[in-house]
Amino acid sequence: MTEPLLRVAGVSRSFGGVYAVRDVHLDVAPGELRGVIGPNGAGKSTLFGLIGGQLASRTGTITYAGQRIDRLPPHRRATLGIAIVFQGARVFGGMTVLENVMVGAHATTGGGFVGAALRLPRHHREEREIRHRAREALDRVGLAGWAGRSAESLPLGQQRALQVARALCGRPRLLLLDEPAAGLRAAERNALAQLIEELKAGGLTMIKIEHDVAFVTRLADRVTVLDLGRVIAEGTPAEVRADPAVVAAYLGGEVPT
Ligand SMILES: Nc1ncnc2c1ncn2[C@@H]1O[C@H](COP(=O)(O)OP(=O)(O)OP(=O)(O)O)[C@@H](O)[C@H]1O
Repeated sequence: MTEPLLRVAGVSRSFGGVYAVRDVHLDVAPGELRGVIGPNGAGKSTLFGLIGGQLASRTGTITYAGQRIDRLPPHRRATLGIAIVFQGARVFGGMTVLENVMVGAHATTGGGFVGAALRLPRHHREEREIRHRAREALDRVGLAGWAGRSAESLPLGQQRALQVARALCGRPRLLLLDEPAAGLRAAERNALAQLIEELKAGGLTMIKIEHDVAFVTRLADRVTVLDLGRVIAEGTPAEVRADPAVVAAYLGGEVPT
């Protein structure tokens, strides 16, 4: 078997004595699109926070590209190539589409505010590079023609694509998507699904949280099911849908399709 790009091994996290994520194991292969599903409060977003570094794990290890990352701060993990599109993330108002994406790249390059304030040559070079990457990312998500528009004026589906572009600006190897299709209309969901398929075809490894089981199982190679912080099932979309534990977790009834 190929080395996983990401290995989560025995990771737990509790809040106020209650486990949000409990002894979770997860191996994601390079180029894989992994779906993560589970009822409300199952621990899905907490798991993303542990992988991205926004939350510290108290037990277990997280290895990415052969390197332990579970003690690294979020920006170091971002520099290594892990990007997250957070649940319900909003575009920055009062900025263009291009500027919104450039903000994403600033997170993964050096320089920063001091360089900007002193107008160092390095800063100018970096700014050019960031602009280049931002345009490239917009092109990848089909928003190249919208670069100069106000980000707020975009329809919700395109705002989501913009958030994906912001994440892509750092040229990640692993992209975490937390319910990217939430609140979108059918046509917008289809456009987003197509974008995700294109990213996958380009070799990007992704983990995607979804409430909508049909949406995630349509795209995912494998699906991990969480319930009350634990992994209760993992397999191909067809396998998890037929799994009695999964059916039971979804209100003891049919797995929503
Ligand atoms: N910062 C926090 N402080 C306290 N409790 C938290 C915190 N974050 C999450 N929790 C709790 O941890 C559990 C898991 O939450 P989490 O948001 O990870 O679930 P989820 O599967 O992403 O849910 P949803 O589908 O509703 O987004 C819940 O019981 C939640 O109340």
